[in-house]
Amino acid sequence: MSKLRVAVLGAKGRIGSEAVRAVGAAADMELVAALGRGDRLETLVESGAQVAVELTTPASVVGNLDFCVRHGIHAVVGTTGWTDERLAHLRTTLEASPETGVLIAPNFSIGAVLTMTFAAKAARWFESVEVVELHHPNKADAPSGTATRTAQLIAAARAEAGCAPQPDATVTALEGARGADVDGVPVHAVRLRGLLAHQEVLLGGEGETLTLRHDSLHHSSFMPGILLGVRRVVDTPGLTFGLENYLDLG
Ligand SMILES: NC(=O)C1=CN([C@@H]2O[C@H](COP(=O)(O)OP(=O)(O)OC[C@H]3O[C@@H](n4cnc5c(N)ncnc54)[C@H](OP(=O)(O)O)[C@@H]3O)[C@@H](O)[C@H]2O)C=CC1
Ligand SMILES: O=C(O)C1=N[C@H](C(=O)O)C[C@H](O)C1
Repeated sequence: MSKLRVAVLGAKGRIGSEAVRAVGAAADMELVAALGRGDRLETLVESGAQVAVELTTPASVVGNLDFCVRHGIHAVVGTTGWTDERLAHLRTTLEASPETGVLIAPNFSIGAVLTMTFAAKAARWFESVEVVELHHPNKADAPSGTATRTAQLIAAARAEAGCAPQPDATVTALEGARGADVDGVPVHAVRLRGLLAHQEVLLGGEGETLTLRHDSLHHSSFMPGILLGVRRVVDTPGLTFGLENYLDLG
């Protein structure tokens, strides 16, 4: 069987360099290009890449994906910064290339995906829910893509179940003290040397709390999800948002 021809964008970055190693070590894949900032995107076409793994920055990702989709190159995207407007633009771009698949995964680690799923399941049963994400201090964006997605899933589950707004008697607060409001769910971002990527979902009800915590201790935690994404995206046209859609979680 022929190997999947894979390129990595953001190949010198923290996660991109790990992805270069993981793709290079996968028996069913061939690393055909490893691009950094300033490298020509045409290399993707010249190298015959079938899938581009996009791990750059929110400022670069949209342009990179436009190029990939226009050239029929499937994409597995970990880069953060996705707004409704950006997703609408991507969907429009994909309409002109209906065979092409794009997976955007706010988090490639299986544990983080499960945490999001469990949090969404639990959210309707508790009066209060807050999200705390904790990352290394070199991270450019806050809150994390994972925390934003977690809060959105929680909010959607609560809305569907008809939950009342969360209790919160705060009248005066220093700006930021109650975190960022993501669809009514407070999200708090910690940046601390020594950390990599961590998240807690705190749920509170009458006389009880439930804490869901996930820790990524090394960038290797994201690799099985990236490799799974590469294998599945070639047979999954259109936009898929969230690795959970590839995990058959039931
Ligand atoms: N979904 C997931 O599971 C994960 C997602 N991420 C996300 O991935 C992104 C990257 O994170 P991280 O590796 O920590 O960040 P880094 O800053 O370490 O890496 C980003 C790399 O992309 C390069 N780059 C910037 N623009 C381009 C471009 N147009 N073409 C090619 N390369 C480019 C940067 O170059 P230069 O340094 O010169 O700017 C840098 O080497 C972030 O959005 C992060 O949140 C991270 C971990 C897991
Ligand atoms: O920048 C990071 O490191 C990470 N970014 C992603 C995010 O913003 O959710 C995924 C993970 O948390 C690591």
